[in-house]
Amino acid sequence: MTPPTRTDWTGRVLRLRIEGPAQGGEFVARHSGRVVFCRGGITGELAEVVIDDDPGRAFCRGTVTRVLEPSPDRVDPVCPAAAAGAGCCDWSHIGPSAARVFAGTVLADQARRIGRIQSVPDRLSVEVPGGDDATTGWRTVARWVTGDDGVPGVRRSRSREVVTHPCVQADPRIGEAIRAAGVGPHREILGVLGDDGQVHVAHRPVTDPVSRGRDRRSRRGAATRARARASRAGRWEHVSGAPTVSRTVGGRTWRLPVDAFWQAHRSAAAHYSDLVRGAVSGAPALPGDPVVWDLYGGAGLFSAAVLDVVPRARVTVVESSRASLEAVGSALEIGPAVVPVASRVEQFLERSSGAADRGGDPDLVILDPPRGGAGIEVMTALARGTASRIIHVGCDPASLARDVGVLVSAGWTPAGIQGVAAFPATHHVEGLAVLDSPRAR
Ligand SMILES: C[S@@+](CC[C@H](N)C(=O)[O-])C[C@H]1O[C@@H](n2cnc3c(N)ncnc32)[C@H](O)[C@@H]1O
Repeated sequence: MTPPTRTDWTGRVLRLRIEGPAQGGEFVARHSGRVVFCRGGITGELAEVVIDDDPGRAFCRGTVTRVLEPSPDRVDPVCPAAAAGAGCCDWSHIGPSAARVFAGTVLADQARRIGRIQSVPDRLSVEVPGGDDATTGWRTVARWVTGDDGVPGVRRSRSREVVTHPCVQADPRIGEAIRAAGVGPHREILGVLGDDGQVHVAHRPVTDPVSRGRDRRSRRGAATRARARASRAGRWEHVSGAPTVSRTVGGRTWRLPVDAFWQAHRSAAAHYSDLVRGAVSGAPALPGDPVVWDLYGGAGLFSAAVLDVVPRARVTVVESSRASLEAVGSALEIGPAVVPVASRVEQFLERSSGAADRGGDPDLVILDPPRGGAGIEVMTALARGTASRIIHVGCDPASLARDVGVLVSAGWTPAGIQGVAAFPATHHVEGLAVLDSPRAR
């Protein structure tokens, strides 16, 4: 018997009417009963799309190469690196207010379909952090690379090739300092701007070699590959700026190693702290001395926000990076009120069943996991053990929705969900979801 031929539209140019935004930044279109995920389109446009990735299933992927009927929301791309094919500013062609509407639509769609929150409107509100609506120069943490020629730049979309056109996300002082550092070929470079105006540059060998070829490996394996790379990576060689980076929020100053996590947008840390303070104040039936877990807590940014609202709280900061955890004590007094725990959250929860050592199960949990979210097992444990409120900060609408869905299925009540435009000119959006325990009713 002849095997059925696989559909493969690769290389075909289709004329398509672009529909709504999809999770991941592409826009949906349809052709001959198949979905085409289009990069570089905007809702309502008629465009020519070249198909460049066809797995042969009910969908394929393409890139807009010519716009026949442009959207009024289309703008000249602000980013030369994006125009040259870099993967970062993938919504650089969309006006900022329209981009926030699209991000809010994706957030709402994921919250409804995956998060099982039926009450969400068609689009959730996405606010600019701290009223700071700059589309360029907002990034205070930049990771660049060099190729054979030693010229620093950012990676091409879905490739390990280097684009050396200027990246407009980073504060220009970071680019200047990186170029001045002249780190040589095949380096991974970290440029960080502290709140005191000092720029810190560190570098190490690239562990994922830069090549001319397209990288067609699946996104699903990206987190695993990133972890493997991190474990292979050498130590950062610090070449400019003081050894620690200064960050100030709400009157407290943190001193962090250059590779410790901090929110990349210059106004994000303060803005999220405000949101967390608001969510802590509204937590139902919260005792005056609550047990609080700040999971994936970094250097304790949100622990500080909790203590501002509930000074007698007993906070445990759980964080896997020792570099971040060591910085907790630079801003908060370590003692009975603040206990840093160096652990992966999964292992902390295994050890903490009952949690007698930390005053019992938590009243309040704040979690801010990396892009992949906390996962079903972590969320199931938190749903079971948390008495009052869970505040989930997540930078991927789908994984945030999956995590929230675990709580909703366990009878938790959504008290609010909103977005923050913390990654301008990209499809990325930070979401903050607040849910209340059935035990607190
Ligand atoms: C998005 S950051 C949030 C940090 C902090 N909440 C802040 O705003 O500064 C996520 C943090 O989780 C840490 N992390 C990643 N996976 C982890 C895990 N499985 N367990 C504990 N911490 C983890 C990372 O090192 C990183 O500091």
